[in-house]
Amino acid sequence: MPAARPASEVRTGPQLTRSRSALTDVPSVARVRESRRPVRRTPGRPGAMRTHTPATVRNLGILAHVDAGKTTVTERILYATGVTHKRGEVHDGTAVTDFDPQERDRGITIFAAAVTCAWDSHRINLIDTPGHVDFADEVERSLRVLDGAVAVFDAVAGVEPQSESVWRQADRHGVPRIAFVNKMDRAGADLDAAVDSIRRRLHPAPLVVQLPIGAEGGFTGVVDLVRMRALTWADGAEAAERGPVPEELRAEAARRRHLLEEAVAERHPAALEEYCDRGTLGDGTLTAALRDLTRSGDGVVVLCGSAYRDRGVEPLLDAVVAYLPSPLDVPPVRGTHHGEERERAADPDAPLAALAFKVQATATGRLTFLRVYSGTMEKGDTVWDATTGRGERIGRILRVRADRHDPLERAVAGDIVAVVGLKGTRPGATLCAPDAPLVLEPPGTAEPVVHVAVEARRSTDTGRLASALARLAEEDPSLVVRTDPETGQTLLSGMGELHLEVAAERVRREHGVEISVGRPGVAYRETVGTGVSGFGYRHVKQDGGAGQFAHVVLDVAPLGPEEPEKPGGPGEPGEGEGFVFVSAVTGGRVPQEYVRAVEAGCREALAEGPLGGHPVTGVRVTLTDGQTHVKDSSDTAFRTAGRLGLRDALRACAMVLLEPVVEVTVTVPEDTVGGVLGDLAARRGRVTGSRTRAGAAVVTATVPLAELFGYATRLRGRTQGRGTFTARPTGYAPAPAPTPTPTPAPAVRAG
Ligand SMILES: Nc1nc2c(ncn2[C@@H]2O[C@H](COP(=O)(O)OP(=O)(O)OP(=O)(O)O)[C@@H](O)[C@H]2O)c(=O)[nH]1
Repeated sequence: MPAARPASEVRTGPQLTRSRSALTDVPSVARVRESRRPVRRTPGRPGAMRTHTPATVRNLGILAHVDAGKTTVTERILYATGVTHKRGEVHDGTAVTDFDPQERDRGITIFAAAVTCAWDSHRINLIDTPGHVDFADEVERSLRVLDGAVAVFDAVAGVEPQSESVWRQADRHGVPRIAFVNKMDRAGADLDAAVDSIRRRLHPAPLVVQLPIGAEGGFTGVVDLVRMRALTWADGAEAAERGPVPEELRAEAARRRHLLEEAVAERHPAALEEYCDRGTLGDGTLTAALRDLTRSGDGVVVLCGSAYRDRGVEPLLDAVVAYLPSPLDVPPVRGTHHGEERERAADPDAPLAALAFKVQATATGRLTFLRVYSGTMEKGDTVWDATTGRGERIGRILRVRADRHDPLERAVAGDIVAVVGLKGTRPGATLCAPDAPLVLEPPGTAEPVVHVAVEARRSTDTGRLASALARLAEEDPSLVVRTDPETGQTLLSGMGELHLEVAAERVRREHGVEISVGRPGVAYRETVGTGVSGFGYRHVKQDGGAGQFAHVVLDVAPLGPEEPEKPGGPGEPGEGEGFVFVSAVTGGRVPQEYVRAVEAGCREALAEGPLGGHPVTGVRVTLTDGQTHVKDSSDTAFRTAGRLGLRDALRACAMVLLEPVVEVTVTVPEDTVGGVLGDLAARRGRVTGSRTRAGAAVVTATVPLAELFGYATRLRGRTQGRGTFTARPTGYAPAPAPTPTPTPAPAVRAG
């Protein structure tokens, strides 16, 4: 579960900045339609795909709430593009992108899978991301390397909490999106209601380009409002049947086309001009305007279909090619070298710059997934890992195509490939040309919020357990392994209960180590309730050699909710954790370099609060006075005074323990809602809303994360397996007294 982000970071769609218009390099919808057929069901052969320039590449992510149908959409895309020859299903464990045994057992996506396919002479590098909130970090890393995304929604549920979270994540990364309202075959499916929820909760300008033909079980196709023709799919048909708009839908289709033209003209100057001149928009203008609005984030094209019944996937692929940007349409990537900013455009002839976004141990070896931003990388090249400061050799370059990999001689700017042979490159690292180094901004990593103690069941396995955990943490930066200083236990921390369960299971299955896992505990924090003023601390050391002298006077206060925090330098404790440091010292009583040393010392003190050694957040420290010694004062002395001074000042403050809190959305049959509400109350949950949807009760509540352990099992029991819930982090809130013990319980559950 990622730490809550400041509201100021959340940007809405219209403010996307990455896109820039490229009216010339994307084929018209007409051309797309005429030429797309040859790739359908074409048997994939190594090297069969033609050489692509960056303009014909789409780096695409599939994003959604858990169970909206991302994996099924991905499977149908792979089938439609001829990568697979059989429709994989999530429920029978045959989905290609859910290749991990645990994904197949659990029926969910855990690891972002990258696969490549071709559509209408374009290469689509596709990433199916996990929908469960525990794997939001995996989504974050994927979003960092994507140029566009398809957001999948359930036509019955509309926008769900996790769809909102991933939408905001995509906003932060400036990733243009199109929306696919899936499951149109389900009872209660309602495109208009789903679009309305997109408008209310995600984006003010959903641009609906299709009209469904038939509803629920009778959903058989769509009217394409751009070309004004019908696409229908007969049961088991390999491809869409095209034809004129059915008579009974003509008036409605014309009305909706008119609404679409109006909405587009309102937002696109060239379209507005044509609309004013002619009172209507030509298909070409409409397509070009939809592409511009998608790329600028000013509109979201909405399509619909039923992935499960293989209806609506080809127009979705057409829309990906027509509207989403190529690597050339996004701004150059930025990096730094020795503090100096550098930019790299998607030019195959520029120096190499690539970002590793995923590391995966496979039977083929350690695969490192790379997004190549600029330059060309050849098999056998030696490249520079600017993050570790080491050279790495590119052993093999692979194009990942479903469950097999095609060898490549080279990868060029704009591409996503996997590489074998990199020894120390971790997710987030930059690989670049040795003579043109730069470090690209790595994807953000959230703070782990849940931990468990793990222990090898056989003492002879202790070493193997340590190396297995180290391997897992290397692949997944949101897993952290450390030793509890008090108990000596090995603690594994992650984003949630499911995240840790999956990690423990991988230790057992992939590394063959039997382990015991303790009860989960949450990561607490501490904050200042009531502060102190004029707290003095004198650091004096005189032991023979040069002495140390520093005197500081500190005011410590809670940080107001509106105060902008001042993030620390990389790797410093307290970074981004709600800490403001101000110097109010006058008359040069403490020179500027010592003030900086005091601030650095204070940051160190934030690592362990007085209540239980938890990180301290939400603190404002003011250095009000101080004293130096002509000979014995130094940076070191003032840093120590800052650290020990704030440590003692915090002990004098009234501190508050904080615990992570999540918002849960529980969907249950209406006859079980009473018991579910009672159970939420017993878990210190605060109900914030309840409604009914298609015969089910949907309850939202904020609940302390510590109370949610085991909730999935309890909910299943209470609702005879019919209840589901999702959770999303909302930040930290005061934990009740008495203070919970932060140290996890000893290992009790056998593995
Ligand atoms: N009726 C219907 N069911 C669908 C459709 N698409 C997917 N499903 C079913 O919905 C369930 C969830 O689908 P997935 O593709 O696993 O959804 P997901 O979003 O990838 O879920 P996670 O991987 O767990 O995040 C599966 O049982 C699918 O068979 C659809 O168009 N219609």
